[in-house]
Amino acid sequence: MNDAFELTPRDWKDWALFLDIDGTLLDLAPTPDAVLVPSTLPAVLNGLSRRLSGALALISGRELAAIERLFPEMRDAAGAHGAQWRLNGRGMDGIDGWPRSLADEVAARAAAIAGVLVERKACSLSLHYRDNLPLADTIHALAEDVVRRSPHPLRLLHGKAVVELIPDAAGKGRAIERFMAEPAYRGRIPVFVGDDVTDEEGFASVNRLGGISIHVGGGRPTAARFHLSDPETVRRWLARLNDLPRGA
Ligand SMILES: O=P(O)(O)OC[C@H]1O[C@H](O[C@H]2O[C@H](CO)[C@@H](O)[C@H](O)[C@H]2O)[C@H](O)[C@@H](O)[C@@H]1O
Ligand SMILES: [Mg+2]
Repeated sequence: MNDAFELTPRDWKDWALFLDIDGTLLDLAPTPDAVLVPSTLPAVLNGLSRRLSGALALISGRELAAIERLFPEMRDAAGAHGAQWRLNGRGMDGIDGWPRSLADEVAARAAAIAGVLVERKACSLSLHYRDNLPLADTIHALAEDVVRRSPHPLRLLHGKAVVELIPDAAGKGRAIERFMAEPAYRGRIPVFVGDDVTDEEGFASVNRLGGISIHVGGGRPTAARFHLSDPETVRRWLARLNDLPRGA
């Protein structure tokens, strides 16, 4: 796969940049709350957003409230794998149909299993088992049971030591496509950087749109056409782009 580090927009009007958070911008940590935002990263993201005239969005499995806590100055984001939206600092319509009472039930059942961390979100749910990796099958079966019984269509995503329940209509590919229809993004080349299996829909979308898909890490098949080795390299690449002359 091609190294993405030397990729540079010919003109700042060319690119729309979509960035995953965990495992891409930020190093993975033992728990969701333990991640650290490197001190120089917010200024780099703000600088790039300005250069791109606002065509930069965070596309994360985290809910919007958590994204805002980590990156308060970022104005565009899709949270919960696209089930939530924020454009130009304002919330937009999300996706309806989150079975709150079923989510309460699965959260209670999972919380009773030693080594599982339940992350409740506005319209999705993550069951983390980083502390007890052999629990993967048990957690998967629990989540499948909820999907079967849900009055609203749901689906499961298998991320890094996590099973996530999201509304069926959500997904990072659709999130990117929705941004690409907005005036600040329209007509640009979508560039999506992500690390996980849950980012594959995003890679497929940008490939379809003639964009640039960049996988962070390695060790598994991916639809991405470019590669960066780890979040530290992603941050160095973004800093390099941000240091380019404004007229690049
Ligand atoms: O789409 P992303 O921005 O990559 O978010 C995916 C999930 O990331 C978080 O969980 C993952 O990162 C944690 C912190 O490093 C780690 O402890 C956990 O094992 C990972 O699965 C986040 O907590 C989830 O809500 C996101 O959906
Ligand atoms: Mg990620």
